Amino acid sequence: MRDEIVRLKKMVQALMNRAERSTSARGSDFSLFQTAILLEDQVRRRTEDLEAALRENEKITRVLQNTSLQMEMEISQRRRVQDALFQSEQRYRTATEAAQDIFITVDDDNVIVFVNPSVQRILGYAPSQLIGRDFGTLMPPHLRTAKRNLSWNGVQVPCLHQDGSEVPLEFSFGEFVQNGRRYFTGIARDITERKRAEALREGQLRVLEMIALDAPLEESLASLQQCIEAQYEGMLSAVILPDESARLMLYCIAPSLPASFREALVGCPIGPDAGCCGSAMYRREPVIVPDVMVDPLCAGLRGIAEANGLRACWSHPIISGAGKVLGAFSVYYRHVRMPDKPELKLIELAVRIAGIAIERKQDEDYIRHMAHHDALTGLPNRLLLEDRLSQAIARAARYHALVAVLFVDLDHFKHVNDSLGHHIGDKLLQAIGERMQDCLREGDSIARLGGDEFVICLAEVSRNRDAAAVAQKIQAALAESFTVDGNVLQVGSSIGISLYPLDGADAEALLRAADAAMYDAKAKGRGNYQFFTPALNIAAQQRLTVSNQLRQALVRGEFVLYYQPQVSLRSGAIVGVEALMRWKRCQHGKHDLVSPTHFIPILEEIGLMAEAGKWVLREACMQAAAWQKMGLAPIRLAVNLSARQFAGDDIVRTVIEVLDESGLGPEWLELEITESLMFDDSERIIHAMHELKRLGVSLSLDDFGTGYSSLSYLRRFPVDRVKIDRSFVQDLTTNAGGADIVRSILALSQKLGLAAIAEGVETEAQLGYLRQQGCAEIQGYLFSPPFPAEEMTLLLRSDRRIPLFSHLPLPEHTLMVVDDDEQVGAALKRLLHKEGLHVLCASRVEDAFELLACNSVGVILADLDISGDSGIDFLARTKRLHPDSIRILLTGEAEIAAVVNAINKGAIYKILVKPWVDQFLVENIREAFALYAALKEAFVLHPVTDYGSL
Ligand SMILES: Nc1nc2c(ncn2[C@@H]2O[C@H](COP(=O)(O)O[C@H]3[C@@H](O)[C@H](n4cnc5c(=O)[nH]c(N)nc54)O[C@@H]3COP(=O)(O)O)[C@@H](O)[C@H]2O)c(=O)[nH]1
Repeated sequence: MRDEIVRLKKMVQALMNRAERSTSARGSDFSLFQTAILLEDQVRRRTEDLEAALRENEKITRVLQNTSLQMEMEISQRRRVQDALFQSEQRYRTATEAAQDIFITVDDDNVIVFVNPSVQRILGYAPSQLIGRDFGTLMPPHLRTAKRNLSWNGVQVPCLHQDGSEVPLEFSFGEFVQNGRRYFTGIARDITERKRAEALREGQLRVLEMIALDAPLEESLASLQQCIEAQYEGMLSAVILPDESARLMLYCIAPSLPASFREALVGCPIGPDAGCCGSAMYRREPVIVPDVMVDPLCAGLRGIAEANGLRACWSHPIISGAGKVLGAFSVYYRHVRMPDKPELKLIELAVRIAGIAIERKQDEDYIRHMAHHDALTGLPNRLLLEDRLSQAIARAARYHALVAVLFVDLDHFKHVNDSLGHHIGDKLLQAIGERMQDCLREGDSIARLGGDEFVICLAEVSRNRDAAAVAQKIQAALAESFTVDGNVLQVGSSIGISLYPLDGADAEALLRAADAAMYDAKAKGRGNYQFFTPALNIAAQQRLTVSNQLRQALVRGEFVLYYQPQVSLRSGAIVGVEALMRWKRCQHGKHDLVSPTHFIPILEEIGLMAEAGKWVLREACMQAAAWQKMGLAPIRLAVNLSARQFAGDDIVRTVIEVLDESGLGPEWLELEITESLMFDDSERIIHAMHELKRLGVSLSLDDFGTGYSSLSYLRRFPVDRVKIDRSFVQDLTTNAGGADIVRSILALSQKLGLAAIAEGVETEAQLGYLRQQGCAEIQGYLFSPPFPAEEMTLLLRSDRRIPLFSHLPLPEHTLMVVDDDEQVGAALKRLLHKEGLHVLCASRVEDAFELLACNSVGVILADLDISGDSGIDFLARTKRLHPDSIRILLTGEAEIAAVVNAINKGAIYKILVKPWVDQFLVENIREAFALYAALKEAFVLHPVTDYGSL
């Protein structure tokens, strides 16, 4: 159009130009001009029209352009949408075709309009078989309804497989409207696995709950098997438990297996080739037999398996956390089969749970057993005994019968533990338990209450004589020696007897009464039995009262310390004190002083000894430091330590604290420990002892010689001093045995470089003898009894000393005459005095020993008859007490055999006859002294040490 206008304009212009040219050439051509004007007008109008048209055209073109642009945009958008739709459809199709779940679309008449191919895998139908059919086709009959609103979200429905089986599906639908119609489209997921896993989890929880609630093992295992079997069609299972020796199958828990098969398994061997289950337990690894009919391993059970239609068997051992084979979990199928992976996993789970159940049961059985039995002997404990006793009482009450309770306590059993160690003691207790059990009848019970205490309950006794007869039988059986690890041991026993209904109406009362009777038996010298009497109740009550009082005593500060001096026989001065505990008991408004022998065992029994011991240590160290501060010469402080202080407490820390607190130098503290301590946990004790020594504290071994002291432990334990027990010191001057021990201890301590102190020295004779034997220190009533701190302070201040022996004549010049005829003594005294000898005379044997202990005597002259005593016996005893002495028998007549015997035993050096010839007698006496001097010299040069067995 624009081009047209331009063309018209050009045409008009050309006309105008021609008109102008013609005008100029010919003057004027009006018509032409007019034509031109017209034309111009025309052209103008036309141009205007054209311009208007052009404008219109442009407008239209613009509109058209816009429209086409819009259309292009719309087209490309639609194309994009179509592409997207196509892709989405493609995706949807691919997704639905590849999906594991069922994709399904149903119209609002419940007609299936679409379903993906998964439906075939899940429900057995091809999609074409379902499209167009009612949705209810998939439902089991009871869930079919005419029409349903399928706004389902996570609804689980047991749908029907084409083969009629049920498949649990979970549906979730969405709704949409198309062409005015409502559709439901959604997913149906096969939740068979989930359901199975849920069932397994629930089953597992149920079994674990049963285990936790102590359900019988068989029930827990059966429930486990039921849960496992539910996971796989056709699976059957069994749990097999071995016997104690793990050689035979003892139980078969398999509710779903035929009884005949179960029974056939019981008693089958466990071994390398013993069928599937037996070899799995033996080899401790799973054994898989896909076909029992061909596997040689199952040859033994093939017949019974075939008879019961079992074909495959896989067995897994059940092994405890500690590695013990607890049983086997076996799976059976009625067809040849190998397990798949999930199945193996399932069996592993079953094995684990079965293991928990069995182990728990065994633990429980063990705990139950332990709760009712003594761990060492396996005998019933107090709890079970009380139960049995109560039953026996109930029976006896019905039939008006008697029940007897025998409380058996072994005499001095502690010595066995102390001397030979706990392992021997333990074995001995076991043997004792067995031996006593052999003495009893069926229906009687024996229990160990702990330590060396046993109780026997005789359920059927008609007279108390029957109980006495059993007590005698027990004592006789125990009196026979026991051999434990090569040690021949003898055991005595004290037995207390109580009877129902005479001594108590219930188990507790009867036990209490028998216990009291046992204490009575002990008090009456041990090794006997005693019946309960009401008076004994009082004693038992007293023991209980004392225990309660002692608990109060610590709190109320009723304990006090006494101190007993320890004296040097070299200087005569006090070189130490031993702190000894006393209990200032307040009873009925009065105070009495109780000896530690009465309350220390009770303190130990009630567990207060460690606390009390700590108090003693602190109090004694404070006192010793106070004495030093008063300006008294520092002396050693000996403090007794009980075994409990070593056992439970950190004794080293306590000692450091106490020394620190009191300011006492460690070199002044000596801790006294008893031999028995050394047998308990000795390595730990030796370590503590070394620690104490490192602190600078010294150690002494108390009551030395009373246990089964041996050289080896004296060497192992870092002690500085041995304390000779007062039982040896007591009859030292007259008892050859005690004297032997004292001499051996002194020689031994000298040899080992240990100091020695004798305790319980009460007489001059004991002191003299100890001095003669080279004992360096003594402690005893002879010098001083224990005193409270104030009196001990006075004694220390007084500087009292024991007289020294230096004033006494030497043994080389001392002779003793023992003759009940005092004239004989006097005559000899006169005769020998002239020879420069110091002559002692005694008319009685006891006086002779006393003199011998207090004096050093070289030669002894004894009459054959001394106040009814035999001179030969006297000299024989003297030989053991004073072996260095030269012993001569003075006799008028002698029975030759006795004299020969005495000479042969070395008791007599010579026999001199009465009446004697002075010169002859003097010569013989001189000879005897010469021999004494020669022997003494020889002994000094070549000491003979025979420690014997201490
Ligand atoms: N663990 C602790 N044991 C302690 C403590 N205090 C004392 N004991 C021990 O108790 C036992 C009896 O002690 P006790 O009645 O004090 O007897 C001591 C002395 O009094 C007594 N003794 C001393 N001299 C003589 C004597 O000449 N004759 C005689 N018949 N007895 C005498 O000996 C006991 C000293 O014993 P020991 O300690 O063995 O040296 C006794 O075993 C004490 O050890 C304590 O605090 N803790």
